[in-house]
Amino acid sequence: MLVGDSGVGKTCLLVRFKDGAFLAGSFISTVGIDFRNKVLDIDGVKVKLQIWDTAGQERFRSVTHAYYRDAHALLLLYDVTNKTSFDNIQAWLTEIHEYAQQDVVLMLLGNKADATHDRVVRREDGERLAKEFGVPFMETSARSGLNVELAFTAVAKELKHRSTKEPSEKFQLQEYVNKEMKGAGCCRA
Ligand SMILES: Nc1nc2c(ncn2[C@@H]2O[C@H](COP(=O)(O)OP(=O)(O)OP(=O)(O)O)[C@@H](O)[C@H]2O)c(=O)[nH]1
Repeated sequence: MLVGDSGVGKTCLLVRFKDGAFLAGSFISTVGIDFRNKVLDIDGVKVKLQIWDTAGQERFRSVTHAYYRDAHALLLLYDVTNKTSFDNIQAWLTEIHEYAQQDVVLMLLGNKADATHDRVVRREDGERLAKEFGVPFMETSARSGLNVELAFTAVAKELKHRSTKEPSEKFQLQEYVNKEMKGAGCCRA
């Protein structure tokens, strides 16, 4: 499930992942909730992801709350060009702790990493916040495609691992992400 403030790029991230395209042009806010499926090949096993795209607007919050409980994984987004969306992450985490399953897979994404000139949240700030809350982190761009595939693949790997291995053999999500990250504007967390 994709969560985060309105306008951070949740729908664009999902469309980039699903269709490999960027939705340029005017911003159409999601109403309520929407979903798309995508099948990934994870280490030779087909994993079907059902990805729920939530509306970031406050007025749809009660709709979103109802879906948290069934989510196996949450991608929590902020927009690196929007300080408020970053400042709101703590409130999102509180909400997640209140409504989501305790063992939900969670990843923090700083989206719009392509927008160099408009950036107001440094990568280090994202890294610090993620570390503080013990959440894996990376920057993404729905526009350029930076780390989009990686974010979803990492989550799928973690979910597959959980469903097939002993819980004691923990899959190191952040380690995997660090190892796999490449390209401009993204470095190790
Ligand atoms: N530069 C840049 N713009 C982006 C990126 N992702 C999204 N946008 C723009 O940000 C705006 C909002 O994108 P959406 O994907 O609709 O945002 P959302 O989080 O789904 O918003 P809600 O549905 O209201 O919750 C659009 O104008 C997009 O074109 C990105 O990676 N880079």
